[in-house]
This record gives sequence, structure tokens and C-alpha cells, in this order.
Amino acid sequence: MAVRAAVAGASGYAGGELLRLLLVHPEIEIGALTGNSNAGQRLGALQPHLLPLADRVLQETNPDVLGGHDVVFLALPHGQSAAVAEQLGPDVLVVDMGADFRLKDAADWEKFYGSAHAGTWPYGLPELPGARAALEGSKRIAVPGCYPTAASLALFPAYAAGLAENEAVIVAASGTSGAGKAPKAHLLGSEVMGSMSPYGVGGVHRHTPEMIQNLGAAAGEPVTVSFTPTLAPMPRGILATCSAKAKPDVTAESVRTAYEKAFADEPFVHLLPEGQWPATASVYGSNAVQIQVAYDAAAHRIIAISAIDNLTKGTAGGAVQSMNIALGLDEATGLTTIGVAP
Ligand SMILES: NC(=O)C1=CN([C@@H]2O[C@H](COP(=O)(O)OP(=O)(O)OC[C@H]3O[C@@H](n4cnc5c(N)ncnc54)[C@H](OP(=O)(O)O)[C@@H]3O)[C@@H](O)[C@H]2O)C=CC1
Ligand SMILES: CC(=O)N[C@@H](CCC(=O)OP(=O)(O)O)C(=O)O
Repeated sequence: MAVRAAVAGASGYAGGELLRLLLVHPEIEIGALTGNSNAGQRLGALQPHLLPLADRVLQETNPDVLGGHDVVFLALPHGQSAAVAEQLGPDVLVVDMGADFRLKDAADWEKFYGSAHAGTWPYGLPELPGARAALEGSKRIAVPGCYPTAASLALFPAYAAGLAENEAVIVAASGTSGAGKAPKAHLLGSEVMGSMSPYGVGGVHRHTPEMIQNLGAAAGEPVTVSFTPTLAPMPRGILATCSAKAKPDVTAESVRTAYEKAFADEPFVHLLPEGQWPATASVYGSNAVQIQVAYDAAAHRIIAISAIDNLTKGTAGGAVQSMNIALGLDEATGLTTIGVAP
């Protein structure tokens, strides 16, 4: 019997990407689609690439509309999910693509998001140590932020293997869809095209505590993270350049071995052959993650670089992958590692 799934936030970028994936998922039947300011609109007017759903009309986001489904995806601005989720029954699988339930530390939440902490749900990055076990059979999933997905996958093997000192430096470039559909002055075409620019500099970006949480868990001790996001003139993709000082006695060989071991059985993470480097174009529209790692002997640092599609593995693909695990389906059901090129 098909799994009925509702999508709240179906007019947004994350909701649209999720629907693109759910339309080809063999176990899913798409139920209610909701919006906010666009409630009452045809989906075809908002997401013209989702042809099979073009005549569906967006409903309002409320528990009456979202109830009665097996799975409810919340692709809402952060801070909006908790109120909706608490009105959905404990038997419904709720997958929050926003930030509301990602952080364990309430003080971190309050500092970076400026509101009361709603709680903590099993974290939807299955590749992290112990994450799959927490997702199996769960009725609540917190999908990670896009930058923490890219950065945590790039660096956790170094920490889990005890190869890196407890400070990491992460500089990541994101495509503009990471900022959502709502118009923003710094995202006007003429501001973004042909230029790269940093933002959220100096430890203030809200994804910093999420990276600290993930890398600290892998290390088994606190890790400090200096994170600098940058905006790149492309619609999709994240390239994260991550480094950490190596512990004494680390060698290029020990680093390579740790990464090979960490990703040997992963269906979506591809540790590239030595000499080949990740590129956002190679993972466009796919749930794949490309990773390469190097040991800089002169600086005594481990350098790990990852590329993801922020809307696929960074949001909607990660959500579907975690949903599959929670439902007991094969983790890769409905997902592809095949990209679009050029
Ligand atoms: N874009 C990305 O790469 C990533 C996004 N995410 C997260 O996914 C979530 C959605 O992001 P994204 O799709 O980019 O954002 P968009 O701005 O593109 O879409 C937001 C969606 O939420 C709806 N919405 C807005 N306000 C409310 C409200 N008060 N109540 C109910 N629905 C509301 C909008 O409806 P309407 O259009 O009808 O007003 C729209 O469907 C966010 O939490 C975001 O942080 C996570 C990882 C990466
Ligand atoms: C380019 C850009 O603006 N990116 C977004 C991150 C997108 C994301 O992952 O957002 P959530 O944590 O809210 O899910 C930002 O830096 O705010």
C-alpha cells in the first residue's frame, strides 16, 4: 500500500525539490500540498517544472489539511515548524526540513535563532556515526542545514578516526537557492551575477552550532569551528573547503585510509580517486556527495573538500533518504546519484 505524504511549503524551493523527488518515488502517493501567501494558487503557476502536479491547488497550512497522511514534510521557514508539528499525531512521520529540531543545546538555539527552543529530533544525516540507528522507526526527523551537511560529511571521518585537533576552519560557497524564494536585496540578479561575496562572517552564521554539534560528537570532545559562508553566482550547489590541524604522527596514508573506511559502504558519498576534485556541477540535481581529502604536510593540516546540491542532498534528498530509513525502506529508494551535465 502506498505511503501518503503531504508537503507543507510546496511553493518554496525546498518543497519544490522535494516534490520533484517524491513524484518518482515508487512507494509514495502525494497527498495535500500547502502554502502560506500562495494558498489557493495552482502549483503549475509556482513550480512549472512539476508538470504532473500542475493542476493541484495549494491549501492552507493547518492540521486539518495535513492530518490523515502517513508522512508530513515541513518545508517552512525556521521557527514555523514546531507549532504545526505539535498538532500532528504521534503516529504520523513528521520530517522537518527547517532548523527547529536540529540542535541539542537550547542556549545555542536561543543565541542563533532568537526564540524559544522547540526540542531535538533524530538528526537526518544517516552517514554520521550512530545516526541510522536513531532514524530507524522514528516518527520525527530533523533534516540538517545544507552547509552542515556538506561540512560535517567532509570532516567527520578525520574526527571519528582521531586524526584532527579540535579546531576546524570551514569556508563554503553556496548557490543562491539556499536563501529561499522570497526576494532579498542582496540576491537581485544584478548583485549576484558575476560576483562572489561573503556573508555571516565572524562566527555568527546559524549553521555554526550545528557543525560544532556534529564534529564534536564524532570527536568525542568539543570542537571549535570557524565558518565563513559565501554566495556564488549559481542557482544550486555547495562547495565546502574544510580543514583542521592534524594530530602528531598523522600521515597522508592514515588520512586516506580513514576516509576510505568511513565511506566504503555509503550509497551516496563518493570519495573521489586521488587527484580528482569535487565540483558542484557534478552533483547537480543528484543526491550524491563528492569528497576529496588531502594532507598538507607543510602546514600539517587535513584538507577535506565536499560538493553537494544544496536542494537535493542538502535538503530534499536528505529528507527522502532519512524518511526511507524511518519507514524501513531501502535507503536509496527514489533517489539518484546521477547528475545533469553540462
Ligand atoms: N533552500 C535550501 O537550500 C535549504 C532550505 N532549507 C530549509 O527549508 C525550509 C524552506 O526553505 P525554502 O524552500 O528555501 O524557502 P522558500 O522561501 O523558498 O519557501 C518557503 C515556503 O514556506 C511557506 N511559508 C512561509 N511562511 C509560512 C508560514 N508562516 N506558515 C506556513 N508556511 C509558510 C511559503 O509559502 P508561500 O510561498 O505560499 O508564502 C513557501 O512554501 C527552510 O526552513 C529552509 O531553511 C534547508 C536546507 C537548505
Ligand atoms: C545561500 C544562503 O543564503 N543559504 C542559507 C542556508 C540555507 C539552509 O540550509 O537553511 P536552513 O538552515 O534554514 O535550513 C543561509 O545562509 O541562510
